[in-house]
Amino acid sequence: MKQHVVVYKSLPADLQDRLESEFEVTSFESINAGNREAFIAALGTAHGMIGASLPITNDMLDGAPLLTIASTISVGVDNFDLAYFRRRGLMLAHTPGVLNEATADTIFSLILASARRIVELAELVKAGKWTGSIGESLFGVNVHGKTLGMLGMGRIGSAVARRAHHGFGMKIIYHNTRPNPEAEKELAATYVSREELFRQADFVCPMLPLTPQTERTIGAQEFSLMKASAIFINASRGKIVDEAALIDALRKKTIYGAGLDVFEKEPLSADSPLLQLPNVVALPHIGSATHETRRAMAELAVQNLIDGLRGAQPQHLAV
Ligand SMILES: NC(=O)c1ccc[n+]([C@@H]2O[C@H](COP(=O)([O-])OP(=O)(O)OC[C@H]3O[C@@H](n4cnc5c(N)ncnc54)[C@H](O)[C@@H]3O)[C@@H](O)[C@H]2O)c1
Ligand SMILES: O=C(O)[C@H](O)CO
Repeated sequence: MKQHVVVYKSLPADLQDRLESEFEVTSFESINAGNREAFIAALGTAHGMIGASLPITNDMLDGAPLLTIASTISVGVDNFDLAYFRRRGLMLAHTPGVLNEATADTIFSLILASARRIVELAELVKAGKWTGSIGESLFGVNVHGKTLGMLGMGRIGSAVARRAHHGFGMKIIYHNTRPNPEAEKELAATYVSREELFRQADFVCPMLPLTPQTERTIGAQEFSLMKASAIFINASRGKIVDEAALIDALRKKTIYGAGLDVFEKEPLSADSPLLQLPNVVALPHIGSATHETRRAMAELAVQNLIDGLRGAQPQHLAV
C-alpha cells in the first residue's frame, strides 16, 4: 500500500506530480478555518506532511500516529515543538542554504529603503506632492561606510555582512552564540558583546532563529542602548522583539527608524501603530519570496520528504 502524504501549501505542479507518482496525496492550498478540520482528519492516516506558514500543534500530531516526517518549506522551524519531535522520534526536515542570498537581498533592501526613506519619498511623488527640490527634513542617512551590527552571524547573517563589507564598505561587528572565524577573516568582522553591538551599530540587524532563548529578547533595554541615529532591521522573526517597546522607541525617536519583514503577529493588522510611523518600512514577510528561491525551497523540501519516507536520511534535518 502507498504511504499517505498531506500537502498543506500549494506546490509547483511538477513537484506535486512527483509526490503523486509515489504516494497517496491529500492536498490543501493553505489551511484556513474552513478546511482545518479536514486537514486534521487527513493527518490521521499520514506518514508524511509538507507545507509552510502554519503552526503545527502537538494536538494535531497526536492525531497522526503513522507520521514519520514533517518537511517544512522554510529554514525556520519555530512552527513546530522540537522537543515533541524528539520524544516521538519524528523527523523534522527544513530548507537551509538555498534561501540565503534572496533573504540577504531583502534585508539589504530594508537597510537601503529605511536609510534613504525610499518608500516614504516614493509615496510623496505618487501623491503628486513633489513640488520642488526636497529640503533637509526629507534627507536620509548614509549606508556606505557605516557600522553594521549582525546579531546572529549564521548562514543569512554572513550573506548580509558580505554585501555590507564588499559592496558598501561597511564595518561589520557581530555577536553570535560562538565566534565565526570565517566572517572575521573574510569580512574583517569584529566579535563584540551583545550590549556593545546595540551601542555601536548604525544598523542593528538580528538574524536569529526564534527559540525559547531568543523570544522577546530585544526590548526597551536594547532600544535604549541604540544610537538615536541607528536603524533597526528585522527579517528573522517578529517574536524575538518586544514590538510595543519598538513602537515606543520609534515614536520617541530614541532610534531613527526600522525596516521590518516580520512581526509579532502576522499578517500585521492594518491598524498596527507601526503603519502610522513614517520612519518604518514594513514588508509582508517576503525574505525568500522570489520565483527562483521559492522553487529551490520547494524542491529541497520535497526531496527531504521523499528521502525520509523511503527510509534514507534527508539532507537537512532540524530534528
Ligand atoms: N524573513 C524571512 O523570510 C526569513 C527567511 C529566512 C530565514 N528567516 C529567519 O532567519 C533565521 C536564521 O536563519 P539562518 O539560516 O541564518 O540560521 P543559522 O542557524 O545559520 O544562523 C543563526 C545564527 O544565530 C546564532 N544564534 C542563535 N541564538 C543566538 C543568540 N541567542 N545570540 C546570538 N546568536 C545566536 C546561531 O549560532 C547561528 O549562527 C531562521 O531561523 C528564520 O527564522 C527569515
Ligand atoms: O524561515 C523561513 O524560511 C522564512 O521565514 C519563510 O517562512
